[in-house]
Amino acid sequence: MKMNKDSKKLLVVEDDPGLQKQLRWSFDNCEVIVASDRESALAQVRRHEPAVVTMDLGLPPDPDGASEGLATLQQILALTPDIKVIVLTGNQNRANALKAIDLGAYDFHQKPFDASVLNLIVDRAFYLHQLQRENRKLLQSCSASPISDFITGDPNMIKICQQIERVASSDVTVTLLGESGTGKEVLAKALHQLSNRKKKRLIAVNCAAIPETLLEAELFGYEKGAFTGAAKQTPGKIELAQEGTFFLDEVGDLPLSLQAKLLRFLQERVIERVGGREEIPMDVRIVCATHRDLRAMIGSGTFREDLYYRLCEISIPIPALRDRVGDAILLAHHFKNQFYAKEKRQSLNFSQDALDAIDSHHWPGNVREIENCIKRAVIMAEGPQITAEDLGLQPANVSSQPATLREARDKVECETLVKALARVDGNIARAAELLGVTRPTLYDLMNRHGLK
Ligand SMILES: Nc1ncnc2c1ncn2[C@@H]1O[C@H](COP(=O)(O)OP(=O)(O)OP(=O)(O)O)[C@@H](O)[C@H]1O
Repeated sequence: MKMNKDSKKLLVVEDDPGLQKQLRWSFDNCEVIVASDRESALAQVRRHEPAVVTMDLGLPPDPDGASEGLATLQQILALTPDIKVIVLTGNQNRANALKAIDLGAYDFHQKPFDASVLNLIVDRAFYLHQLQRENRKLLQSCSASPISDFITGDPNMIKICQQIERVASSDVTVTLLGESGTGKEVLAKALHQLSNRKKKRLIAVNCAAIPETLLEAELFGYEKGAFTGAAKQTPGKIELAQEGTFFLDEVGDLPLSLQAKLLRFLQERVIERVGGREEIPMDVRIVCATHRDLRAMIGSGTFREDLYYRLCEISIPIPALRDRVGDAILLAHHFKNQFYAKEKRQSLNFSQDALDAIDSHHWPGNVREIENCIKRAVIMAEGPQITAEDLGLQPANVSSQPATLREARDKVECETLVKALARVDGNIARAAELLGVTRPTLYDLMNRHGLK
């Protein structure tokens, strides 16, 4: 990764004019900006947004201590959490150097400084900063989800989000099928938000959370005196969703007795309150969700087939998190950023073993599990890094860090050669033909991959 001098801005925070000059001369491959106290350092950070800072901890008014330096460090990091600060300390000052690292400094170097070593450290810091920036760009472009608060980069899931976008504006009944914690509720809300009904209400009822005896009154409402305790006329949840969207969550848990009543409502678009005679015409859009296998339930006689077809005018299967490529890490970054902003922590990143562990974990609880796991880790992590241990996850056996593109290509190339050679029983001319290369090229390739 080559960067030109102009793109490498280094801020030198140093109060001694002699050292300032010396440091300026030491870095001839970057643009050096200087500051001699906290105030000017912060002003320069705001103005130039340098990627790397070298900083003397002994700044005025505390040139012999480290209090001013550490305070400056904290403010710089609060302003730009990604900045790489290298702390310069006196020989006796190891404790303060470690304190600085604990606060989020990138590295430290002892005075009197060694220009060539310091240059190496600074270069590495620029490199890391650049990598992190590119990584973030990549993450942003990966998250191509058309539904703004639904994070995904998985091509299959993106297609599903696009389907949801498309059906949102129509009035068809949509049923979202998927494991618990896959985001069905988020998607149901998106269906409402993206529809023409968004100015009206979205009312949700979770069939699994309400006892069977109360569910009918909850859904359809009741008249005064309909049953003991029915003190006044009360509209049901469906009625409250008039002109809006009604979300029936865990519809697979709806008891058979109510399935008939729901079917009637879906067919005739009227409701009758419990104990009432009046038919109330309804204009609502219905969205359902369930983690149950409704077809299997039809087979076992616990779900009505006619209701199934009414509900699943369009059914959308939502894949489990483990089936979405790359999403676990994308979501981990998303939740980490969300929670760490709330916790007001300085700077917090995942260690390599944490990323490997996230990638290889099975996530049986899907997005909800990852959300809780990251929330806990942000609170538990002691330093500027979240480790696999903070996540409470098993470290991965093998690093799942992506191979370079070259490694990936090499692997596929080698496998293709082996397969082609096997298919033609080692006949070079025919293998070359099959692979669409000349014989000399094939020999070269075989040599490169050590194939005989
Ligand atoms: N792709 C996503 N991006 C960001 N947050 C998500 C995503 N998917 C789910 N979440 C969050 O994960 C949690 C669980 O999602 P949600 O409640 O929508 O799942 P569900 O499928 O309805 O689960 P259940 O069937 O158990 O009710 C919520 O806090 C939700 O905000």
